[in-house]
Formats: sequence, C-alpha cells, structure tokens
Amino acid sequence: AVQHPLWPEVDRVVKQQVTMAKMGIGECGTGWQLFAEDGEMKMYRREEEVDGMVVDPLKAVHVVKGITGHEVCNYFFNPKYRYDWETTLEHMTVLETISDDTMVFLQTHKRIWPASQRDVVFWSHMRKLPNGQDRDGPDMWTVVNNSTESSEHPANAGKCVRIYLTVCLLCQTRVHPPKDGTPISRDNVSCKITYCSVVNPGGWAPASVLRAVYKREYPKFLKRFTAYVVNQTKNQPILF
Ligand SMILES: CCCCCc1ccc(-c2ccc(S(=O)(=O)CCO)cc2)cc1CCc1ccccn1
Repeated sequence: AVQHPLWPEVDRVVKQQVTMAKMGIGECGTGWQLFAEDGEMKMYRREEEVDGMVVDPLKAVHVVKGITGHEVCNYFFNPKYRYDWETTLEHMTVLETISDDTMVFLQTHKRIWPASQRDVVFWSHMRKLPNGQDRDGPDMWTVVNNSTESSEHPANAGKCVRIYLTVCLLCQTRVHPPKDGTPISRDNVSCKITYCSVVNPGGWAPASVLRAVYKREYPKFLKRFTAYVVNQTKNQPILF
C-alpha cells in the first residue's frame, strides 16, 4: 500500500517515545521531582526552559484495577469519547483520518487566565506492541500524540496561541489468574499506565502560571480519565 507522507515520522516518534516511556524514572536522567501523588498514581516533572519558556517534561505512573491496556488506549485514542474526559477541551476537529489507528486532530483548549487561549494540531497513533521477552505475557498498547503542521490551520493565525506537544500513553495489562481456576474477571486484571508529555506552550506564558496549571490539571486529567475508563468498561466483556 502507498505510504502516507507522515508514516515514517509516526513510526520513528512512536518507537522513540515508547523506549523512553519504558525507562524507569531513575534511568530517565536526573532532576525528576515527584510533584503529585494519589494512591497508585505518582507524577513527576523536570523543570526545563527553552528560550525562557517552561517546557517541563512530565512522567506519570499509575496502576488501575479492573481495566486493560487495550481498553485504556481505545478510550484515549477514539475522538468520540474525548469530550467526556478531557476537562480543558473547548473544541476538537478531526482534520484527517490517515488509517483506523492514525488521525490528525485540531484542538482548542479553554483559556486559562491570565494566559491567552491555546490550540494544538497533532497526529495521534495507536499501536499494540509485541511483548518481546515473555511470549505469553499480555501485550502492551500505546497511543502517541505528536504536534504536526496543517496548511489549513496555520499556527497563530487566529485568536489562539499554538502549543507544541509530544505525548505517550503506554499501557501494560497485568493478569492475576484466580487460584481456583474460575474464569478471569475484572477483579483479576489491572493496567500499569505510563503517561509522558512534553508541552511547549507556544507564545510566552508566566512560568508560575504554567507550573500552577500543570500541577492542577495533570493529576485531575489522569484521575478523571482512568475513572472514566473504569466506569465505561465495568459491565462490558474484558477487551485484552
Ligand atoms: C497557559 C496554559 C498553556 C498550556 C495549556 C495546555 C497545554 C497542553 C494541553 C494538553 C494536554 C494533554 C493533551 S493529550 O494528552 O494529547 C490528550 C488529548 O487532549 C493535549 C493537550 C492542555 C492545556 C490546557 C491545560 C491542561 C494542562 C494539562 C492537562 C490538561 N489541560
């Protein structure tokens, strides 16, 4: 089949992001600070600035009972659910459907005072990853979102400041088979979620405002999103 022009970049960025997401916090270099903790969820950030702008990389690790990596990635990737869980989303447009696992989105996020409103254009790709070493272990699933250009939606042409991001959601399903050989239920599965993001806020925004936004919004986003997936799947057959 003829390759889409974005495909080589998608494949390269996905492999690069998954490799980094798999690395433990200790292996990801120094300077990571734990800035939020809630039960199984631990959120780290590194304070980094590029041209005086805050671009703090973020890495969150969470373990959620009762859901699988395939289910988590489906609800994160599929646009039809996004308004249900993405609290700061004002508008989302699918600019292009490249394939059933690769799409291009335009999103405008609600304005956060005193900064100006932001928008973002990114490709989003969902993929099952071979689990390599242990053949019979459950697979890993990932969704990678990466900023891209759109000639129809040039950056900073309207009221919004264009942000640039790379996001990786990496999910590993864990199955704890019941001792008595009964069929596996949702009580026997859990999902280890690693969420990595680097966001360049585009135009200038005060470092204190950005860091306050991230400190408030990221824990809220991950808790709300995972609770949403638990609620959506609880009475459905398990999707491995
Ligand atoms: C002055 C504020 C400037 C930054 C605002 C900003 C930046 C990035 C994003 C954002 C974060 C995650 C994604 S995603 O993981 O791809 C999921 C699909 O939506 C896409 C966009 C959002 C927001 C708005 C504030 C904010 C910060 C975190 C989390 C949520 N909201």
